[in-house]
Amino acid sequence: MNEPRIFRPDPDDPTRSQRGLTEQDLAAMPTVFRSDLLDGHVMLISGGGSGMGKAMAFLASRLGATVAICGRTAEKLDRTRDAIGEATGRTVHCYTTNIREPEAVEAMIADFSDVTGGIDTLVNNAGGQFPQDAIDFTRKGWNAVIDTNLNGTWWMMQEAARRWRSDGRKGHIINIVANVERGMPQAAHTCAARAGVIYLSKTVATEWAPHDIRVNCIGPGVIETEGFAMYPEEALKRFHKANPMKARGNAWDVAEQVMYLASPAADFINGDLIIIDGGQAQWGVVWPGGMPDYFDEGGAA
Ligand SMILES: CCCCCCC/C=C/C(=O)SCCNC(=O)CCNC(=O)[C@H](O)C(C)(C)COP(=O)(O)OP(=O)(O)OC[C@H]1O[C@@H](n2cnc3c(N)ncnc32)[C@H](O)[C@@H]1OP(=O)(O)O
Ligand SMILES: NC(=O)C1=CN([C@@H]2O[C@H](COP(=O)(O)OP(=O)(O)OC[C@H]3O[C@@H](n4cnc5c(N)ncnc54)[C@H](OP(=O)(O)O)[C@@H]3O)[C@@H](O)[C@H]2O)C=CC1
Repeated sequence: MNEPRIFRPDPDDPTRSQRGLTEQDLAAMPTVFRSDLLDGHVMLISGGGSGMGKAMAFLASRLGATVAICGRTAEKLDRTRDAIGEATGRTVHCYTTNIREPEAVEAMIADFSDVTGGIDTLVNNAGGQFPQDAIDFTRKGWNAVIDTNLNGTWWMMQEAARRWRSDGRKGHIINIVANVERGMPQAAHTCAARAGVIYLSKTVATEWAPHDIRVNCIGPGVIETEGFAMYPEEALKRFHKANPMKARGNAWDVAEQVMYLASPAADFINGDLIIIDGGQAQWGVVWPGGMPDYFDEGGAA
């Protein structure tokens, strides 16, 4: 048990071309959980066709859950479904759904609830942003990030909660956000959206408790996934230095936390934010564009 996890990216090789875990990795990664932990459990994962969402879909399926994944790109979803089917023999449901479209979200949640008898855990993982100085954001760019990360997550939360309320069924929401406590230069749009999700979650965790609905957030630090393709090489060379462990996390680190929250072991956790960042919140910062020139004055750079 004291062996370091495999696939922890090598800090001496921060620019390696492979980003994230392969399907072979996800099929074989060791897990601390017993193989029937989520038998009978129904989980909907947005953004499940790549990165962390894909790792969650693999692990939940390996632990016995019935899983649906959604995203905008059918090919990614189908590929993930096929790979999980091959690895586990389980059927993953795919929805080509843009979470920014509330009617599409409503239809997806109704369909998956009808097909399975009801969702137990909704994981709002879909999202993203692009690095840019806030002063240069276009209106369209700002709206794209807010609409995806804040509005899209909210449509999913509200629709799931409405369905649970009308079915008289308990439910659990896990929102994947980011580590935004100190802000993140070049990511003001996503920081605004993620802070919105965190405080939405804390608020409805109270409002919805009488319906037996719990709401929690996970704030990942730097987690190596396909999503890193968005960032320039120069930024990637620095990412692993943004925490005292000088390491990038991997998608399995987040997937296992999601499974823990979905399990009965976490039944009394509500309204919380769990940070998985190797200590970045204590010491370190992601600054994709590098330290601005004005830090040179006084030798701080
Ligand atoms: C930012 C630093 C944070 C560092 C954190 C480090 C660790 C975190 C890593 C991750 O989060 S990795 C996961 C990343 N994955 C993604 O981001 C993938 C999903 N992302 C997206 O789908 C998009 O980026 C989006 C922002 C959600 C937008 O989706 P949409 O499909 O609507 O956008 P577009 O049509 O492509 O663009 C709309 C609009 O946005 C502006 N814009 C887009 N990209 C850039 C860019 N690279 N630079 C500047 N502006 C950009 C632009 O105004 C676009 O309009 P048009 O110009 O295309 O008309
Ligand atoms: N990797 C990291 O270090 C960190 C990541 N995060 C966040 O964690 C989440 C997962 O990221 P990661 O796995 O790294 O990156 P990925 O880019 O691999 O995953 C993002 C997923 O979201 C889906 N998605 C994006 N927009 C929409 C939309 N409008 N509707 C439906 N699906 C959508 C994408 O699929 P498609 O494009 O096909 O729709 C994709 O599968 C994201 O929210 C990310 O911002 C937070 C902190 C750090």
